[in-house]
Amino acid sequence: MASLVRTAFRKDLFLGKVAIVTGGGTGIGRAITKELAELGCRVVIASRKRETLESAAAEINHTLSKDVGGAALPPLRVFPFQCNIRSEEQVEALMKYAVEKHGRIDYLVNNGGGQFMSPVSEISAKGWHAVIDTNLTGTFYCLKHAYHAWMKDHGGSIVNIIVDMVKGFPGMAHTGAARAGVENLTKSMALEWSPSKIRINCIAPGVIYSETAAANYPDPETFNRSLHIIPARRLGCPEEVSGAVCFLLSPAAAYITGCTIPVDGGQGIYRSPWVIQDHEGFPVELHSEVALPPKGEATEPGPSEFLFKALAELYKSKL
Ligand SMILES: CCC/C=C/C(=O)SCCNC(=O)CCNC(=O)[C@H](O)C(C)(C)COP(=O)([O-])OP(=O)([O-])OC[C@H]1O[C@@H](n2cnc3c(N)ncnc32)[C@H](O)[C@@H]1OP(=O)([O-])[O-]
Ligand SMILES: NC(=O)C1=CN([C@@H]2O[C@H](COP(=O)(O)OP(=O)(O)OC[C@H]3O[C@@H](n4cnc5c(N)ncnc54)[C@H](OP(=O)(O)O)[C@@H]3O)[C@@H](O)[C@H]2O)C=CC1
Repeated sequence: MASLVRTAFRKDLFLGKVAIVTGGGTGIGRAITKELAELGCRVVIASRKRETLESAAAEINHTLSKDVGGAALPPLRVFPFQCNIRSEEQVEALMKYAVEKHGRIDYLVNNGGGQFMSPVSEISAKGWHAVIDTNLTGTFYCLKHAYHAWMKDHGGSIVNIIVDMVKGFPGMAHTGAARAGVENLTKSMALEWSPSKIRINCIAPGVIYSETAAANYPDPETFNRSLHIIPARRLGCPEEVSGAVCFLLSPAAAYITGCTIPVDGGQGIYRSPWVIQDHEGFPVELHSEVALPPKGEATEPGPSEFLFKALAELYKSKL
């Protein structure tokens, strides 16, 4: 059977290499795992749910190409390993497994993570710690132990999956804070680990639909509600993140380290999803004696073509 995995890359790009993908059994991580394995890589997928990992590994192994350019490929290229990245002990065991069973760790993709929606004022201490421990501390454990287990002496390439938190991340502030921490950690690691020939970068996905990602939110329309803030006017798919990850891991990105690539259909340079209701405005304080500019209504603007049409008509009427 021909492979069902689509890729823009040369089929033997990662032949002989070994990758670890956390959260590699679902959504974005699963697409990354599939593409890496299709390109010849052996991939250890690691997360909490053993059954999910095992069935993902079996399904992916079944769909991969069996040979490249006539040369047979190992039929099994995806391997499950149960690991909660919040546990340093379990992360250390993951890295040890990868080196002992697969001989090396060329690539690490810190993809496993997540959060829940809540205004910051309502986040409990336990919920805050769960999100920080998963996304920031869990990533730190993976980085540190991949370094000691293999990359310190042999080099490697790392991609951290974060979120588009450049304008803050209201509604999921805990994850915004954790991922901003990961982005900064990435820059520090890029500098500290450059002598070990380690490159490390981030990918910031926009709104990427998968059934498993959507299942984390009680409202099934959560993802579609973001369409108005995405210039591409469609949601992204996990495979579109995977292509960017493969590029960053590959020799084509040999001179790229410490950077973040958004994969977001332009969302990051466009509008914030956060709507601020009209309100009485900030207190004036120091300048209370100064007359404030007249206050209009804070309406949401319509599409810019209407604005330009209205401006053109106004201009014409004044000629
Ligand atoms: C929308 C487009 C953008 C998409 C972005 C994506 O990332 S999509 C991909 C999205 N994919 C994912 O997000 C996948 C991974 N996500 C997760 O595993 C969870 O979101 C986690 C990170 C909170 C860990 O959870 P866990 O169960 O392992 O942790 P735990 O049992 O230790 O408890 C933690 C504490 O957190 C609190 N709390 C938890 N939920 C809620 C809530 N809904 N409400 C309020 N609070 C909540 C609560 O305090 C709870 O303690 P309690 O009160 O129960 O004693
Ligand atoms: N989908 C989107 O729009 C966006 C997603 N992202 C990020 O991309 C990454 C992948 O998300 P996505 O594929 O969309 O959603 P999923 O919910 O499908 O993936 C989350 C993955 O993380 C794993 N995971 C969660 N907690 C842990 C943990 N403590 N230890 C190990 N693994 C863990 C889960 O596996 P298990 O349950 O087995 O542990 C699961 O495989 C996440 O970090 C997410 O926040 C960022 C921006 C946007």
